[in-house]
Amino acid sequence: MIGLSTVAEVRAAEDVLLAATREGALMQRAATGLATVCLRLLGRAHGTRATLLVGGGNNGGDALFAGAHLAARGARVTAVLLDPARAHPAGLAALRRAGGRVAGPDGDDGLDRADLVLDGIVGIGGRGGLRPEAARLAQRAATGPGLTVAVDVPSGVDADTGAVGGAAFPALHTVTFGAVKPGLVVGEGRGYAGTVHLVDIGLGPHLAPARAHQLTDADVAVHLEPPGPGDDKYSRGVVGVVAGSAAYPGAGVLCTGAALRTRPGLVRHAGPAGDAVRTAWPEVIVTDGGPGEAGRVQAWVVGPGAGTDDAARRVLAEVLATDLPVVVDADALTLAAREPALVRGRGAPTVLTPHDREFARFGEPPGADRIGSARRLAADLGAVVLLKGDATVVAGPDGTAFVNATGTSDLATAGSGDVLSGILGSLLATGAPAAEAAAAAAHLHGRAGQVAAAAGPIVAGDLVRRLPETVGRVRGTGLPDSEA
Ligand SMILES: NC(=O)C1=CN([C@@H]2O[C@H](COP(=O)(O)OP(=O)(O)OC[C@H]3O[C@@H](n4cnc5c(N)ncnc54)[C@H](OP(=O)(O)O)[C@@H]3O)[C@@H](O)[C@H]2O)[C@@H](O)CC1
Ligand SMILES: [K+]
Repeated sequence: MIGLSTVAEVRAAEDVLLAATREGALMQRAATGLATVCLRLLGRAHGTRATLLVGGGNNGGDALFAGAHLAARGARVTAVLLDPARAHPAGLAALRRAGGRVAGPDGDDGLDRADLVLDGIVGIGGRGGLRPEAARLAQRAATGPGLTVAVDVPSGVDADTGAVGGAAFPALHTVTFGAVKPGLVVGEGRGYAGTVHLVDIGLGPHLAPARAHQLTDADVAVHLEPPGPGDDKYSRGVVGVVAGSAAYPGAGVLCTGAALRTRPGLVRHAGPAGDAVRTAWPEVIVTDGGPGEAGRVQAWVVGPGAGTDDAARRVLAEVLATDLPVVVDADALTLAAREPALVRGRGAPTVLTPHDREFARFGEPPGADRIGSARRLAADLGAVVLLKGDATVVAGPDGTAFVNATGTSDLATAGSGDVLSGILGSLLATGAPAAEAAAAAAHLHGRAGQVAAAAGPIVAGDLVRRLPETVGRVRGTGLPDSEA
């Protein structure tokens, strides 16, 4: 698992470490790591041109020292000082010693022909969107030829939430120090951070345990172990699905198919889409009656394509009245938002899987702080909330949170959510903790999207078809994790 640490957590750990190390040592570690990543990205230093955008804090200091490393290896480095009187003095001296130059107020900043632009405008000390002069330089960097690399955090991005209050630096890569900050991987910030590279500066032992995480393939593989010799079709958890209707039978087919393909054992289906499910998946045990007639299960999925009429409401209430884990998806979310008491009083885990509009039905839209919003709704309802998005967020009622790392825009296709809820039901039926099962389901769903999209445009059925191969990859060598 990759821990996501807030600014307060990073600052607290830094205070301890700063007191135990010689002055400037941490910045040297950060700048050396930064220069190393830049050299790897550029392929060489000699003959390249780099422009440093330097603010008046330590983030600018990092950029200046890294620029000095590059200049010492033959790069032509130009520093643009946004606050000349406060530019890091030792960093500035190091850059000058190594042959770097400083552009005056109206001088040539080199942005029009740079190979590399380092954003050291502001790091974790930033507040709000970029100020006008910084915004203008960030805009020029975005349209110029240079590879854009953010130092610690893309300037203008809130490191804790990913919120972008105005202009921000659009980085293709972000080199971050000590710990990955949530704002680099969630919300709008994810789009500004690009590929995240973590540089170890020795903060780890001093960091408080993170309250938000990203899962890796290895974390998810734990939930996807193949059956052992002692297993039978019941022993690893049976999932029940109430999805689809006469009008939308496909939701039932996709949801049961995804449950079956994730962890084959036994899947039961109840409700009016039975004929379509029987035809598509002869392996599924189907009843045309209600959930009570389906037989024993260890977890329910309810809602996809199920409608919001009285009958659908009765089915939802029946399933939520059990002492089993329940995934509440799609139409069932609309019903649950009307009657949150159905969810609030439960003893067993409930997982709600809203997209933004469904989330808003429970009160307010998620806004720019997606982790915070998901946590608030989870605590309010006593349920796990899986908030779908570019980077899906999962929050538990106790504040545990996960940000998915495998999302791809190829998943924005009809029926994709039905596949996710089927995967999730299958993992919940094993008895896995609900928040982690939800995060694992989002991870696997994203990987299935990546696997399927490698062959071209995808529809939701492709996700189901490619699930066995995806599970194999996640268990085995897998696709590369993010560099974080
Ligand atoms: N501590 C450590 O151990 C280590 C820290 N390290 C590094 O230090 C960084 C934190 O440094 P920091 O605390 O000096 O703050 P920093 O991010 O440079 O920002 C302050 C400056 O930004 C300005 N500014 C603010 N908002 C702005 C805006 N919207 N638009 C434009 N400007 C804005 C603000 O101006 P002011 O508000 O004061 O006028 C001030 O000049 C951290 O991210 C990491 O890179 C590494 O070396 C590893 C060791
Ligand atoms: K920055």
